[in-house]
Amino acid sequence: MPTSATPGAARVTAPPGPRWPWEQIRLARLLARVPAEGLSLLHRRYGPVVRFGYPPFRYVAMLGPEANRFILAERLDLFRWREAMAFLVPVDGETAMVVSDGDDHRRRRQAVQSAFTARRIHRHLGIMIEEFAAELARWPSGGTVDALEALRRPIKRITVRSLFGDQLDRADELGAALDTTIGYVNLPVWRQFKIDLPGTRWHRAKAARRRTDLIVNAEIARRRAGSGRSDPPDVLDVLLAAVDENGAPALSDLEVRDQVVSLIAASYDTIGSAAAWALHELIANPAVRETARAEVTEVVGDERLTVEALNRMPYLDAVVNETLRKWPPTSVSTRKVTATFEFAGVRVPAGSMVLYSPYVTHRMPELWAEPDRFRPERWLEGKAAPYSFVPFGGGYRRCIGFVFATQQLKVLLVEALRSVELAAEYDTLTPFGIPALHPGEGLPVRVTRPVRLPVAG
Ligand code: HEM
Repeated sequence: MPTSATPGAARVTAPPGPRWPWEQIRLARLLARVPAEGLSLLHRRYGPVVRFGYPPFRYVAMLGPEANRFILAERLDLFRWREAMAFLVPVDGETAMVVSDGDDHRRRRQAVQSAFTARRIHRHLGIMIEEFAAELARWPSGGTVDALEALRRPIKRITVRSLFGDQLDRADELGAALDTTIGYVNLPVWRQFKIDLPGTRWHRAKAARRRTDLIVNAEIARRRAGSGRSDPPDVLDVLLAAVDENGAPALSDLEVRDQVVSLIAASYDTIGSAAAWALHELIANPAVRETARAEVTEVVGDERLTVEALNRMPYLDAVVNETLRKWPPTSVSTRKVTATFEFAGVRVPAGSMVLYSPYVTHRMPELWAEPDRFRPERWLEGKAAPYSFVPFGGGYRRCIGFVFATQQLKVLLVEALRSVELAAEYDTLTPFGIPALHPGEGLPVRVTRPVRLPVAG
């Protein structure tokens, strides 16, 4: 008996969607280039539930705030992550939280959550300031940089140092190994051939994951032996110290390793993409840029940034929110359906692969006035309607790294606004990519005027 989300619905149908092969081919092309735009098109044409594709790439998209609420909060019992996120296993490992369900997921999430409280994240502020300020100081005055590419370096180092300890040589080594594996899972699924021969991407990805494991395992052994603890404690310290209700270690060493690696992997591309979109919008909207700069000048001026100062910048918060609204890096995510259900008068069969989309929701004109306009002021005028702003998902499985991510974005913007002036070296940007939506050709910018040098340590 299917469970129903629309009691008393008059007629239950199969999900609508493009029927003819040529429609599917045109759609597949668009989805391959700009998946989020493809889904927006489907939403406009077919409504909140749409079926598209051919097996094994057949999906049901559930779009809009009601669908988000259903998937993220109301009916967690109908969906599994493991099968939907299996493509992440080569990077994240078999026991990573993001590929777990049920009791295993609950136990792993509980252990990791204690490392990601706002209080603990605030203690990594010094690392964030140091890395971003150093990177911006490196940008040549009068020269051109690809900001998307350039910002990957400090973000990677901040993430590895905060999560894994302040060992810079290891941070770079770990970062390089992870890049190779992440590069593999970022390929479109239909290009992820698992041919294990020397020279293939899969072979290189597996070798890189083994290198990552060696580095992390060695560090776990060192910490277990009582040396190498960080001050403040990094995420690895917290995970190793986590205990269950009987006082036994909450996670095995293998689970600790998979959580650390998967958390690092979850950070890179998402924060990097959001950072690039934020800089793009500041370049494209001089009035926004100057309002943000005025707030930074008033609250911190030339002083070293503090958490207290960050908390007194509502306009900067609005810029970050507006960036994540217009350009949610996780533009789309998936679930596997465990039991047939009905939603909005449509029957979705067990076994389907369902998609929900922050991007489509964030661009709905009925939820957001002038959705394509970048207007941080909307965040100062009122709150978003429930489940209409979901850049970090929602409900019990909301992104665990959202404070870590937003704090990094704010630190970057403060340091950028007070140390450099940027101009676009591009005409238009094409949003591209899954898992992280980023400017497809990078973000080439001219560094036109150093406002002043960043504040030292
Ligand atoms: C701007 C940056 C980020 C964005 C936009 C983002 C977005 C998301 C979204 C949308 C989800 C839910 C996916 C779903 O419902 O299918 C998620 C989950 C998750 N994110 Fe993030 N994320 C970001 C940064 C981070 C960072 C920095 C970390 C870790 C350090 C992280 C770790 C995770 C984990 C572990 C989950 C799975 C949670 C669970 O399974 O319970 N994310 N993220």
